[in-house]
Amino acid sequence: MPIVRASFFGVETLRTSCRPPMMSSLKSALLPAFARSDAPSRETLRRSMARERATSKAEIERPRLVLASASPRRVTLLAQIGVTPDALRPASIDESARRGEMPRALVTRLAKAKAEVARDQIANDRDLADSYVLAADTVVAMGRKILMKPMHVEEAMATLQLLSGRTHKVQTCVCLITPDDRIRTKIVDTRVRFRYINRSELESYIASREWRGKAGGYAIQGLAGCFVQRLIGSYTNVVGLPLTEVVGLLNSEKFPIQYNWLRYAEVDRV
Ligand SMILES: Cc1cn([C@H]2C[C@H](O)[C@@H](COP(=O)(O)OP(=O)(O)OP(=O)(O)O)O2)c(=O)[nH]c1=O
Repeated sequence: MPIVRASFFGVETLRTSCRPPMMSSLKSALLPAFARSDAPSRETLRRSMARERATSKAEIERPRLVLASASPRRVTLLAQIGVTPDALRPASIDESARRGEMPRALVTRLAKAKAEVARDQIANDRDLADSYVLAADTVVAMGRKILMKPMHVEEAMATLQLLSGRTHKVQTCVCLITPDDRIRTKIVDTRVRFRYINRSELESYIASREWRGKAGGYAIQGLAGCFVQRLIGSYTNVVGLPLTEVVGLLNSEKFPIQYNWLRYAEVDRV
Protein backbone atom coordinates (compact mmCIF):
# COMPACT_ATOMS: atom_id res chain seq x y z
CA MET A 1 0.00 0.00 0.00
CA PRO A 2 1.26 3.55 -0.67
CA ILE A 3 2.72 5.68 2.09
CA VAL A 4 1.47 9.23 2.74
CA ARG A 5 2.95 11.92 4.94
CA ALA A 6 0.83 13.85 7.39
CA SER A 7 1.77 16.44 9.96
CA PHE A 8 0.85 15.55 13.53
CA PHE A 9 1.86 18.15 16.13
CA GLY A 10 4.95 18.89 14.08
CA VAL A 11 6.04 15.26 14.14
CA GLU A 12 6.38 13.50 10.84
CA THR A 13 3.93 10.64 10.57
CA LEU A 14 4.03 7.90 7.98
CA ARG A 15 1.05 5.69 7.69
CA THR A 16 -0.51 3.40 5.16
CA SER A 17 -3.47 4.82 3.27
CA CYS A 18 -6.10 3.67 0.82
CA ARG A 19 -5.13 3.44 -2.82
CA PRO A 20 -5.73 6.79 -4.61
CA PRO A 21 -8.78 6.64 -6.90
CA MET A 22 -7.09 8.04 -10.06
CA MET A 23 -4.33 5.51 -10.63
CA SER A 24 -3.16 4.76 -14.13
CA SER A 25 -3.16 1.11 -15.11
CA LEU A 26 0.65 1.17 -15.62
CA LYS A 27 1.18 2.61 -12.17
CA SER A 28 -1.18 0.14 -10.58
CA ALA A 29 0.62 -2.68 -12.38
CA LEU A 30 4.03 -1.47 -11.14
CA LEU A 31 3.03 -0.45 -7.64
CA PRO A 32 3.11 -3.84 -5.97
CA ALA A 33 6.74 -4.21 -7.05
CA PHE A 34 7.89 -0.85 -5.63
CA ALA A 35 5.56 -0.11 -2.76
CA ARG A 36 6.97 -0.60 0.71
CA SER A 37 4.49 -1.45 3.35
CA ASP A 38 4.91 -0.18 6.91
CA ALA A 39 3.90 -3.59 8.13
CA PRO A 40 5.30 -7.03 7.37
CA SER A 41 3.49 -8.26 4.27
CA ARG A 42 2.33 -11.64 5.63
CA GLU A 43 -0.23 -12.13 8.35
CA THR A 44 1.57 -12.05 11.69
CA LEU A 45 0.64 -12.43 15.32
CA ARG A 46 1.36 -8.68 15.68
CA ARG A 47 -1.22 -7.85 13.01
CA SER A 48 -3.94 -10.06 14.41
CA MET A 49 -3.31 -8.69 17.94
CA ALA A 50 -3.58 -5.11 16.62
CA ARG A 51 -6.92 -5.98 15.00
CA GLU A 52 -8.14 -7.59 18.20
CA ARG A 53 -7.08 -4.57 20.25
CA ALA A 54 -8.98 -2.23 17.94
CA THR A 55 -12.24 -4.10 18.48
CA SER A 56 -11.80 -5.39 22.03
CA LYS A 57 -13.63 -3.72 24.92
CA ALA A 58 -11.58 -5.57 27.53
CA GLU A 59 -8.99 -3.67 29.55
CA ILE A 60 -5.63 -3.88 27.82
CA GLU A 61 -2.58 -4.72 29.92
CA ARG A 62 0.43 -2.42 30.18
CA PRO A 63 1.92 -2.03 26.71
CA ARG A 64 5.37 -3.43 26.13
CA LEU A 65 8.36 -1.62 24.70
CA VAL A 66 11.14 -3.07 22.58
CA LEU A 67 14.28 -1.01 22.18
CA ALA A 68 15.94 -1.66 18.82
CA SER A 69 19.40 -0.74 20.03
CA ALA A 70 22.71 -2.14 21.22
CA SER A 71 23.73 1.22 22.65
CA PRO A 72 24.15 1.10 26.44
CA ARG A 73 23.73 4.92 26.39
CA ARG A 74 20.19 4.60 25.06
CA VAL A 75 19.26 2.05 27.76
CA THR A 76 20.69 4.37 30.45
CA LEU A 77 18.85 7.41 29.07
CA LEU A 78 15.55 5.53 29.06
CA ALA A 79 16.22 4.35 32.62
CA GLN A 80 16.69 8.01 33.60
CA ILE A 81 13.02 8.64 32.74
CA GLY A 82 11.85 5.45 34.46
CA VAL A 83 11.48 3.35 31.33
CA THR A 84 12.90 -0.16 31.20
CA PRO A 85 12.43 -1.80 27.81
CA ASP A 86 10.81 -5.23 27.96
CA ALA A 87 13.38 -6.45 25.44
CA LEU A 88 16.34 -5.29 23.39
CA ARG A 89 16.36 -6.14 19.71
CA PRO A 90 19.43 -4.43 18.22
CA ALA A 91 19.27 -4.31 14.46
CA SER A 92 22.41 -5.03 12.53
CA ILE A 93 22.12 -2.89 9.39
CA ASP A 94 24.52 -1.22 6.98
CA GLU A 95 24.87 2.30 8.39
CA SER A 96 26.89 3.81 5.55
CA ALA A 97 25.59 6.94 3.88
CA ARG A 98 24.48 6.82 0.26
CA ARG A 99 26.24 9.02 -2.25
CA GLY A 100 25.12 12.62 -1.69
CA GLU A 101 22.86 11.68 1.22
CA MET A 102 22.33 14.57 3.66
CA PRO A 103 22.56 14.00 7.44
CA ARG A 104 18.78 14.43 7.98
CA ALA A 105 17.94 11.89 5.30
CA LEU A 106 20.56 9.46 6.65
CA VAL A 107 19.43 9.51 10.29
CA THR A 108 15.78 9.16 9.29
CA ARG A 109 16.47 6.24 6.97
CA LEU A 110 18.63 4.44 9.55
CA ALA A 111 16.34 4.99 12.55
CA LYS A 112 13.38 3.68 10.53
CA ALA A 113 15.36 0.72 9.22
CA LYS A 114 16.48 -0.24 12.76
CA ALA A 115 12.91 -0.02 14.06
CA GLU A 116 11.47 -1.97 11.14
CA VAL A 117 14.00 -4.80 11.48
CA ALA A 118 13.14 -5.13 15.19
CA ARG A 119 9.40 -4.91 14.46
CA ASP A 120 9.69 -7.73 11.92
CA GLN A 121 11.76 -9.81 14.37
CA ILE A 122 9.07 -9.69 17.06
CA ALA A 123 6.08 -9.97 14.73
CA ASN A 124 5.46 -13.60 15.68
CA ASP A 125 6.93 -13.59 19.16
CA ARG A 126 4.21 -14.56 21.63
CA ASP A 127 5.54 -12.28 24.39
CA LEU A 128 6.45 -9.25 22.33
CA ALA A 129 4.38 -9.23 19.14
CA ASP A 130 2.21 -6.26 20.13
CA SER A 131 5.01 -4.10 21.57
CA TYR A 132 5.87 -0.53 20.76
CA VAL A 133 9.27 -0.44 19.03
CA LEU A 134 11.72 2.41 19.59
CA ALA A 135 14.94 3.04 17.65
CA ALA A 136 17.30 5.94 17.08
CA ASP A 137 20.24 6.96 15.00
CA THR A 138 22.75 9.70 15.78
CA VAL A 139 25.22 11.41 13.45
CA VAL A 140 27.69 14.24 13.81
CA ALA A 141 27.83 16.62 10.86
CA MET A 142 29.81 19.61 9.83
CA GLY A 143 27.87 21.27 7.07
CA ARG A 144 27.17 18.55 4.53
CA LYS A 145 30.04 16.39 5.80
CA ILE A 146 28.94 13.46 7.93
CA LEU A 147 31.45 12.34 10.54
CA MET A 148 30.74 8.67 11.06
CA LYS A 149 31.98 6.48 13.90
CA PRO A 150 35.75 6.31 13.32
CA MET A 151 36.96 2.85 12.36
CA HIS A 152 40.55 3.30 13.49
CA VAL A 153 42.95 5.61 15.38
CA GLU A 154 43.92 7.71 12.34
CA GLU A 155 40.29 8.35 11.49
CA ALA A 156 39.49 9.27 15.09
CA MET A 157 42.45 11.72 15.13
CA ALA A 158 41.36 13.34 11.86
CA THR A 159 37.76 13.65 13.04
CA LEU A 160 38.70 15.29 16.34
CA GLN A 161 41.12 17.65 14.60
CA LEU A 162 38.25 18.72 12.38
CA LEU A 163 35.98 19.32 15.38
CA SER A 164 38.65 21.22 17.36
CA GLY A 165 37.84 24.94 17.74
CA ARG A 166 34.72 24.69 15.58
CA THR A 167 30.96 24.22 15.81
CA HIS A 168 29.27 21.05 14.59
CA LYS A 169 25.78 19.64 14.59
CA VAL A 170 24.60 16.45 16.26
CA GLN A 171 21.43 15.04 14.77
CA THR A 172 19.39 12.18 16.17
CA CYS A 173 16.31 10.69 14.59
CA VAL A 174 13.99 8.75 16.88
CA CYS A 175 11.58 6.27 15.33
CA LEU A 176 8.59 4.82 17.15
CA ILE A 177 6.43 2.06 15.66
CA THR A 178 3.11 1.66 17.42
CA PRO A 179 1.51 -1.77 17.99
CA ASP A 180 -0.85 -1.03 15.08
CA ASP A 181 2.19 -0.33 12.89
CA ARG A 182 2.09 3.42 12.50
CA ILE A 183 5.61 4.77 12.04
CA ARG A 184 6.48 8.07 13.67
CA THR A 185 9.80 9.85 13.43
CA LYS A 186 11.27 12.92 15.04
CA ILE A 187 14.60 14.56 14.24
CA VAL A 188 16.38 16.65 16.84
CA ASP A 189 19.38 18.95 16.21
CA THR A 190 21.95 20.11 18.75
CA ARG A 191 24.77 22.56 18.03
CA VAL A 192 28.03 21.90 19.85
CA ARG A 193 31.13 24.11 19.87
CA PHE A 194 34.46 22.55 20.81
CA ARG A 195 37.32 24.65 22.14
CA TYR A 196 40.74 24.16 20.59
CA ILE A 197 42.12 20.72 21.44
CA ASN A 198 45.91 20.68 21.70
CA ARG A 199 48.14 17.89 20.45
CA SER A 200 48.83 16.31 23.82
CA GLU A 201 45.11 16.28 24.74
CA LEU A 202 44.25 14.82 21.38
CA GLU A 203 46.76 11.99 21.79
CA SER A 204 45.62 11.25 25.34
CA TYR A 205 41.97 11.22 24.25
CA ILE A 206 42.72 8.80 21.44
CA ALA A 207 44.64 6.62 23.91
CA SER A 208 41.60 6.57 26.22
CA ARG A 209 39.67 4.68 23.47
CA GLU A 210 36.52 6.50 24.47
CA TRP A 211 35.97 7.51 20.83
CA ARG A 212 35.23 3.94 19.77
CA GLY A 213 31.63 3.31 18.64
CA LYS A 214 30.69 6.99 18.97
CA ALA A 215 29.39 9.20 16.17
CA GLY A 216 31.96 11.93 15.49
CA GLY A 217 34.54 10.04 17.55
CA TYR A 218 33.70 11.48 20.95
CA ALA A 219 31.39 11.04 23.92
CA ILE A 220 30.10 14.25 25.47
CA GLN A 221 29.15 12.31 28.61
CA GLY A 222 32.79 11.30 29.11
CA LEU A 223 36.22 12.90 28.88
CA ALA A 224 35.23 14.93 25.82
CA GLY A 225 32.81 16.89 28.00
CA CYS A 226 35.74 19.19 28.72
CA PHE A 227 36.10 20.08 25.03
CA VAL A 228 32.59 21.55 24.92
CA GLN A 229 32.57 25.35 25.01
CA ARG A 230 28.93 25.87 24.09
CA LEU A 231 25.88 23.70 23.46
CA ILE A 232 22.61 24.84 21.95
CA GLY A 233 19.71 22.39 22.12
CA SER A 234 19.20 19.03 23.77
CA TYR A 235 22.13 17.48 25.67
CA THR A 236 20.56 14.00 25.76
CA ASN A 237 20.21 14.22 21.98
CA VAL A 238 24.02 14.28 21.73
CA VAL A 239 24.32 11.23 23.98
CA GLY A 240 21.97 9.36 21.62
CA LEU A 241 18.34 9.83 22.67
CA PRO A 242 16.59 13.22 23.01
CA LEU A 243 14.50 12.57 26.11
CA THR A 244 12.03 15.46 25.78
CA GLU A 245 11.09 14.35 22.29
CA VAL A 246 11.04 10.63 23.16
CA VAL A 247 8.61 11.33 26.00
CA GLY A 248 6.54 13.51 23.65
CA LEU A 249 6.31 10.72 21.09
CA LEU A 250 5.48 8.01 23.64
CA ASN A 251 2.89 10.20 25.40
CA SER A 252 1.18 11.13 22.17
CA GLU A 253 0.88 7.44 21.34
CA LYS A 254 -0.60 6.63 24.76
CA PHE A 255 2.39 4.72 26.09
CA PRO A 256 2.17 5.07 29.89
CA ILE A 257 5.44 6.86 30.44
CA GLN A 258 4.71 7.85 34.06
CA TYR A 259 3.98 4.23 35.03
CA ASN A 260 7.14 3.87 37.11
CA TRP A 261 7.33 7.47 38.34
CA LEU A 262 4.63 6.74 40.91
CA ARG A 263 6.93 4.12 42.46
CA TYR A 264 9.78 6.57 42.98
CA ALA A 265 8.15 8.04 46.09
CA GLU A 266 7.81 4.57 47.63
CA VAL A 267 11.51 3.93 47.10
CA ASP A 268 12.30 7.33 48.66
CA ARG A 269 10.47 6.44 51.87
CA VAL A 270 12.61 3.35 52.50
C1 LIG B 1 28.26 12.39 19.78
C2 LIG B 1 28.04 11.26 20.73
C3 LIG B 1 27.62 10.01 20.30
N1 LIG B 1 27.44 8.99 21.16
C4 LIG B 1 27.00 7.65 20.71
C5 LIG B 1 25.49 7.44 20.75
C6 LIG B 1 25.30 6.26 19.86
O1 LIG B 1 25.44 5.07 20.62
C7 LIG B 1 26.47 6.37 18.87
C8 LIG B 1 25.98 6.74 17.52
O2 LIG B 1 25.78 5.58 16.77
P1 LIG B 1 24.34 5.00 16.38
O3 LIG B 1 24.54 4.28 15.09
O4 LIG B 1 23.30 6.05 16.46
O5 LIG B 1 24.03 3.95 17.53
P2 LIG B 1 24.77 2.61 17.92
O6 LIG B 1 25.34 1.92 16.72
O7 LIG B 1 25.75 2.91 19.04
O8 LIG B 1 23.61 1.76 18.57
P3 LIG B 1 22.26 1.20 17.87
O9 LIG B 1 22.33 1.49 16.39
O10 LIG B 1 22.27 -0.27 18.15
O11 LIG B 1 21.15 1.93 18.56
O12 LIG B 1 27.32 7.41 19.37
C9 LIG B 1 27.68 9.16 22.52
O13 LIG B 1 27.52 8.23 23.31
N2 LIG B 1 28.07 10.40 22.97
C10 LIG B 1 28.28 11.45 22.13
O14 LIG B 1 28.64 12.54 22.61
